[in-house]
Amino acid sequence: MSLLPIMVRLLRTERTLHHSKFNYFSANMSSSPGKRLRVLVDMDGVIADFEGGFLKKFRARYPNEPYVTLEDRRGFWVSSQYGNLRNDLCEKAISIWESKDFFIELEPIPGGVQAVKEMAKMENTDVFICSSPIKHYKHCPYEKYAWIEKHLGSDFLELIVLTKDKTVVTGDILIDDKPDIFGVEPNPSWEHVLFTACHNKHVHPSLGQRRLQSWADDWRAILESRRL
Ligand SMILES: Cc1cn([C@H]2C[C@H](OP(=O)(O)O)[C@@H](CO)O2)c(=O)[nH]c1=O
Ligand SMILES: [Mg+2]
Repeated sequence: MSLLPIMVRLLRTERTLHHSKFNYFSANMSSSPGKRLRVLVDMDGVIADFEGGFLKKFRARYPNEPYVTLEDRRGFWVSSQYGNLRNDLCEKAISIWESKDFFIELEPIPGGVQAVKEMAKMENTDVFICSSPIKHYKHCPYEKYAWIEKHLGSDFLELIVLTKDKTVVTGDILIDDKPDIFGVEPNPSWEHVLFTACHNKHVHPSLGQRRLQSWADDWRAILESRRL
């Protein structure tokens, strides 16, 4: 068994502790009630229902093919699980999110839009939508912008960060449903709070990793804990 993932997690936990200590002292020294917070909110699987949208369109387009229920979803990549079911289903799965209107037609995840709007209105709080586009760029980036405008309003068009590598974006918190987020920056500034989704609910959190079970969960408490 490789020790590398364990060491990376230990380093991240140490970093989180270091940050909270640092923030505690700087908050005390300035006698301010808390520091300004930058929250990065992921899109698919956090505010837009990628998994539900995928399953609905896969079943409509391939009514005679086997599929994976949301209950049985395991692993972040949908195409991997479909490919394991039967080789050619991997390509069929990919054809769904590469199609026009896939991303724009995703339903909002319950409570997500409301929470993000509320967060953005909080004092001393900056919110950005931080999302990765797929490489097939014909529809996805445009539709991600259109989705944000449709559900969050045009003001939020200023607050979108599209990047394949979220480790290069600075922030205090990244709320994201992908369990492992790596990139060129080995020590991202944010704490990754894992948003629970059908594909990650059986995943054991890495050491010290916090979860947001849904938008009904206490996201305000998580934000405030990073402000100290
Ligand atoms: C292929 C694939 C993409 N996605 C999402 C994640 C990224 O969006 P986001 O970063 O907003 O969660 C986007 C491109 O990979 O599509 C999944 O959630 N599951 C998948 O299987
Ligand atoms: Mg996501």
